[in-house]
Amino acid sequence: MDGPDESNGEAVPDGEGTEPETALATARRQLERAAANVDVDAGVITRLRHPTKLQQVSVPLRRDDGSLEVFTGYRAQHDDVRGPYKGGLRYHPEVNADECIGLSMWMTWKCAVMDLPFGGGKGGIAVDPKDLSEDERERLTRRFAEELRDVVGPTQDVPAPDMGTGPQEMAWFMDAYSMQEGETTPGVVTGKPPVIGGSYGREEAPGRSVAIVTREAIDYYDWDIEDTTVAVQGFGSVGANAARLLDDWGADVVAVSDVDGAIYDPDGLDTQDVEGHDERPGMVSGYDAPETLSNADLLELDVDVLIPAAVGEVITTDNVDAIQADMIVEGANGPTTFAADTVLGEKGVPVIPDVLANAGGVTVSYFEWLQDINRRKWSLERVHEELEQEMLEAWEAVRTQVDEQDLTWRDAALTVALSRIGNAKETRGLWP
Ligand SMILES: NC(=O)C1=CN([C@@H]2O[C@H](COP(=O)(O)OP(=O)(O)OC[C@H]3O[C@@H](n4cnc5c(N)ncnc54)[C@H](OP(=O)(O)O)[C@@H]3O)[C@@H](O)[C@H]2O)C=CC1
Ligand SMILES: O=C(O)CCC(=O)C(=O)O
Repeated sequence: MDGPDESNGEAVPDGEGTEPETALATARRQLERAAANVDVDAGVITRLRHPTKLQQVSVPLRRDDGSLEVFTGYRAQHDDVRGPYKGGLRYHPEVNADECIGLSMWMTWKCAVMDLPFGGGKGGIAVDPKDLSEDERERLTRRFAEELRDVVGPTQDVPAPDMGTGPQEMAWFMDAYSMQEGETTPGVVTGKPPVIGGSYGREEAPGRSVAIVTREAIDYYDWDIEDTTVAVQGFGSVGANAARLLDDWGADVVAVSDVDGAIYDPDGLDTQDVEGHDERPGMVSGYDAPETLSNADLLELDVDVLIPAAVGEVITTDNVDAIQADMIVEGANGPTTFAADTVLGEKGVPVIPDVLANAGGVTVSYFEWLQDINRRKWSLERVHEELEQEMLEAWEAVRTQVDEQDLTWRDAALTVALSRIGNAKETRGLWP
């Protein structure tokens, strides 16, 4: 069904202090703040507060014990003026319509910051994948693909992995969609295993871009990476890859975490030795490290760079005053609420936003989509080179706005995105 009024409408209040710190509320307030810096028609900004479409589906699952359970799935399609909707599918108990809409708005900005020919989408199922067997995950994913068949497609909406999903889910999704279409359609999703049209380097790409952007920011502020301490919350696709690359490049990664807690070594952890979420979920907190901490304590460590790379809304008004990091690089989507972001801005703590920092994922997804529709395969070296190039170009576009307009990194990134989106709408003549 199409979206309920409370999601497509104005249910999110704008009043200071009374607003829930949800992904949608945060995305809308970020949009309004950034809109003041760009010469874009006010009607376009009003339109961008809402998704084009919200699909909600029931996903029945026959459990291994024979019982039937029905889960709720969503796909929010925010804006496609620059190209097909693009964005991940998340399996997490807290997935809901508003979260998907907020995340899909960030995908629109992310694709525009990277100048990719895509718009923004996001979806998922409200389920804890750890409660499912592999067979159950396969049946759930195949059924989800069947339910979404009319709204996805290589030129319409191209899903990808997000939290709780990975290459295997994308493989099942692609297979189920292809069976319905009667032809193998690798371009319907990205983040697949390379053997069926996935791109080399996609899995580590968001973590790689987090590391590249952190390296550029360290350079921008005239720090030395060899003297930089880093704490990373979440050790999955994004967190583990970012931590290991920064470790390789000389930084001291002193703390990493999984859902159960953090490990800490003030002299720097050997991040290659710590098993990540994909290798063995839940193993980080079981690692033999000098000290253990809670996830809350990790966020408040006195480090140079804090990289929240797990769930959203972890830096809030409740803990922002206790944050000691000199810089925050957002590996997760939406880890900082609007109110906390404002406090950090007032304190002069740079926050390198998600829509730039973790954009390596969707950028290599774009490379994968190009490889699929052209039936070509790129080498890992080529993927790394082109990703580095794309990240440096996006960094430069955002940095220019920071320096020329004296903006925060987030406002600068959104300014770049909104001018490109506004321009595209004006040029196409698609007025709201
Ligand atoms: N995958 C992708 O392509 C991209 C993902 N992102 C964003 O990055 C973030 C992480 O995604 P991804 O790395 O894919 O996810 P994964 O599922 O691969 O890993 C998530 C990690 O976070 C930990 N975690 C889960 N819940 C919590 C919690 N409440 N507190 C602390 N740690 C927790 C998990 O621990 P455990 O192992 O114990 O479960 C795991 O280490 C999300 O915000 C996602 O939207 C952004 C761009 C691209
Ligand atoms: O690779 C993609 O298409 C999207 C990845 C994603 O969901 C994200 O960047 O948040």
